Amino acid sequence: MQNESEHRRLSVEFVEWALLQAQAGANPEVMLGPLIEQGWEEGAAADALDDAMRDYLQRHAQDHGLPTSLPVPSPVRNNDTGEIVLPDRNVRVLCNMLLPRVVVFGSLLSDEECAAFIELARPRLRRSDTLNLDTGADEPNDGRTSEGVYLQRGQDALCQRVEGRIAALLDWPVENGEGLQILRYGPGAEYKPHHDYFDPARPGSAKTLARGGQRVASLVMYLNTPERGGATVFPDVHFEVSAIRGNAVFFSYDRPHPMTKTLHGGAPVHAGEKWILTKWLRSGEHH
Ligand SMILES: O=C(O)CCC(=O)C(=O)O
Ligand SMILES: [Fe+2]
Repeated sequence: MQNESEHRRLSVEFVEWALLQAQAGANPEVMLGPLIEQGWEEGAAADALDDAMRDYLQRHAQDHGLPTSLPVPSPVRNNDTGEIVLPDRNVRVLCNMLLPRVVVFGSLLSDEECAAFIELARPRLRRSDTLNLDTGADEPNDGRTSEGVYLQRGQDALCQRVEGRIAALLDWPVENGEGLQILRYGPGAEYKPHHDYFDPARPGSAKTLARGGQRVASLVMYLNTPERGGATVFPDVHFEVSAIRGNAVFFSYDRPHPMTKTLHGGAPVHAGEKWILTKWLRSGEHH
């Protein structure tokens, strides 16, 4: 016999209340508790809550002329495994947040892989550019004082291995990934808060959007542990992730809009240097 609760619907008031809880960073148990008390089966309640919140946000977006939601990689569910077993590595889940959608991974890269990426980049570093969304040109930006190098997707065995691992971790096709980027921040360098998606309303976005669609997620992997500073910060929610060698922060944005609360930056390095490897994921095949 089917569980009767699978056919029940959540009231609009309950969904609005649940959204407020999610925005305040509440643990999903806070939302599920009252439903379970009313006799809902836990899995059915979690699914109903997910669906209702997604519907509510989609309707809210349409009513307010916001961009519609795109599918995004979704590496873990709430309160799921603390260790994801991939074909070539076990990766830890250290932290998992719904809004903004952020997951912190432990031990995604080995120390040897981190060192190899740094050695690959060191002789080829150039002052980082940023895409100017008004003109479509890549140019230096005062808010981004790092140096970096872009790698081609699949350019060598190391890139292929790590790209395959990321695709397995995120369940997102390798072809939808941009080439990896390595960045080095020296003492005092930073990347001021920004969004990684391309604002579709700006003229400079069209060219890059035509090559793989919108960016829908970012994975920032730490190649070393700075002596002090260099955290990845999410100012909308006063949250920061420490840069620790081998760990990574994932965040997704299902529409190119600040409502995703994915404003983020690389805070200034106070002592030592900071090296990261970034993978941006597109909605379509990137070429
Ligand atoms: O340096 C960081 O922690 C963030 C880097 C970043 O935002 C990016 O590469 O887009
Ligand atoms: Fe970024």
